[in-house]
Amino acid sequence: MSDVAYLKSLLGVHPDFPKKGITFLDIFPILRDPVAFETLITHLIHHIITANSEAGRPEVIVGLDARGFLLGPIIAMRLGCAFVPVRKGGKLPGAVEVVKYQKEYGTDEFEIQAGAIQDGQRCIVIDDLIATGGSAHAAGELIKKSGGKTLEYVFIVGLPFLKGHEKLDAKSYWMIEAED
Ligand SMILES: O=P(O)(O)OC[C@H]1O[C@H](OP(=O)(O)OP(=O)(O)O)[C@H](O)[C@@H]1O
Ligand SMILES: Nc1ncnc2[nH]cnc12
Repeated sequence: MSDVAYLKSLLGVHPDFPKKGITFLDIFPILRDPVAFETLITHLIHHIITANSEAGRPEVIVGLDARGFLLGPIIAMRLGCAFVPVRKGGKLPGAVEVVKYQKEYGTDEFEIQAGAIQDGQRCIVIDDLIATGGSAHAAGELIKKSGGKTLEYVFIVGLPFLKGHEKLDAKSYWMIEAED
């Protein structure tokens, strides 16, 4: 079995969570298996380095609240990048940029600290999963407002049948493709 097939086999599948009609894909079983978690991080690092070699070295890894925080800081440290969190509304101190957005099962608000990204910095957005793309698109808007440039959006899992990637202003990559 390939590494990606193995990681896919570990995903938890929860029909009708958190709402009827949503099939929730749970990444936590991967994190419970240290070899699988290491494999996941190595795969994502290898992808980010090779896919962005011509755009220039990424400088900032932007992780999305909450599950993007489990991946982002590890990847940032290994790549020698800054880690910047995008948090749900009202959680970050100091001046913030704000964007409201729609996601697969509701509406929400994302914030980033003003000054966390410098003008022209090359950013990679990291999250566990892309569904409708509302969250990732909102993060891209915050990066733009901050003066940064998004090189790529990177996810563990994608639900391509929801076409979320079509909303994004840069290329997107997901290592596991979920079926409808
Ligand atoms: O592509 P979308 O339709 O926007 O959905 C994807 C987002 O939804 C989930 O987060 P959620 O907002 O549920 O927050 P959590 O990580 O705090 O559970 C997931 O971790 C993504 O961030
Ligand atoms: N189907 C899904 N599974 C896990 N997280 C999600 N976030 C949005 N949709 C999701």
